[in-house]
Amino acid sequence: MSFLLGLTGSIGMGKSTTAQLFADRGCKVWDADSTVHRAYGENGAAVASIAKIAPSAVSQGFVDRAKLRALISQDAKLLPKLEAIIHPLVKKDREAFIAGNPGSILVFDIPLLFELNSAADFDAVACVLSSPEVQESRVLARSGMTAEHFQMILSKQWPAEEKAARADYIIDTNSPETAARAVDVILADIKKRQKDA
Ligand SMILES: CC(C)(COP(=O)(O)OP(=O)(O)OC[C@H]1O[C@@H](n2cnc3c(N)ncnc32)[C@H](O)[C@@H]1O)[C@@H](O)C(=O)NCCC(=O)NCCS
Ligand SMILES: Nc1ncnc2c1ncn2[C@@H]1O[C@H](COP(=O)(O)OP(=O)(O)OP(=O)(O)O)[C@@H](O)[C@H]1O
Repeated sequence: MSFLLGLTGSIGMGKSTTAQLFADRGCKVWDADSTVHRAYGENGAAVASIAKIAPSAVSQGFVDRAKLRALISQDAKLLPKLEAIIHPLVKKDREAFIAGNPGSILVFDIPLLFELNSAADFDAVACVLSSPEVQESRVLARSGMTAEHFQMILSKQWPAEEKAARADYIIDTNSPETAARAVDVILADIKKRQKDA
C-alpha cells in the first residue's frame, strides 16, 4: 500500500520547492499545478472547454495563461467557471497516478487541498509555512505577477495559519535548511508509522 502525503500551503510559500526535497529523497511526486499546465497545453484536456468560456485566452490550440490571468482580474465570475472545468480533470489525473504507483510514499502538491475538502483523501497532510513578508517578496519577484493578482489569489485561499492548524506536519520554508530538516523528520515519522502498522 502506498502512503499518501498531501502537501499544501499558501501561494508562494514553497510547495514546489519542498516537493522537490521529497523527490530527492525517493518519494514520487504528483503536482496539481503541473496537471493544469498540461491540460492548458497543445491539445490539452481543458483547451476546448476553455475556448468556450474565455475564447480570447486560447490560440493555436493552447491556453495563454497570462491572458487568462488578465481576464480573471477583469471578470470575477470567470475563476469559478474555470475551476469547474479544471478541478474534475485534476482529480482524475491524481487517481490515475495513485493507481500507477503502488507501494511507495507518494507526495501530492496541491495548493487548494483544504479549500476543496480533500484532506480525508490522504494518510497525512503537510503544510509549508513562511512568514507573510517572505511570501510576498517571493511571489512579487515572479515575472508577470502583480500586487493585485497576488491579493486576489490570497483572497481565494484559506489563511496560511488556518491551513497549518489543520495539517499533521508543518514545514518551515523560511530557509532551505529549515525545510530540509522538516522533510527529513516527516519521512522518518512516516517510515515509523509504516513499520508500526
Ligand atoms: C489563474 C491562472 C490562470 C494563473 O496561472 P499562473 O501560471 O499565473 O499561476 P499557477 O497556475 O502556476 O498558480 C500559482 C498559484 O496560484 C494559486 N492558485 C491558482 N489557482 C487558484 C485558484 N483557483 N484559487 C486559489 N488559488 C489559486 C495556487 O497557489 C497556485 O499554486 C491559473 O492558476 C489557473 O488557471 N487557475 C485555475 C485552476 C486552478 O484552480 N488551479 C489550482 C490548482 S488545481
Ligand atoms: N525553504 C525555502 N528556502 C528558501 N527559498 C524558498 C524555500 N522554499 C521556496 N523558496 C522560494 O520561494 C519561491 C516560491 O516557492 P515555490 O514555487 O516552491 O512555492 P509554491 O508554494 O509552489 O508556489 P505556488 O503556490 O505559486 O505554486 C521560489 O522562488 C523558491 O525558490
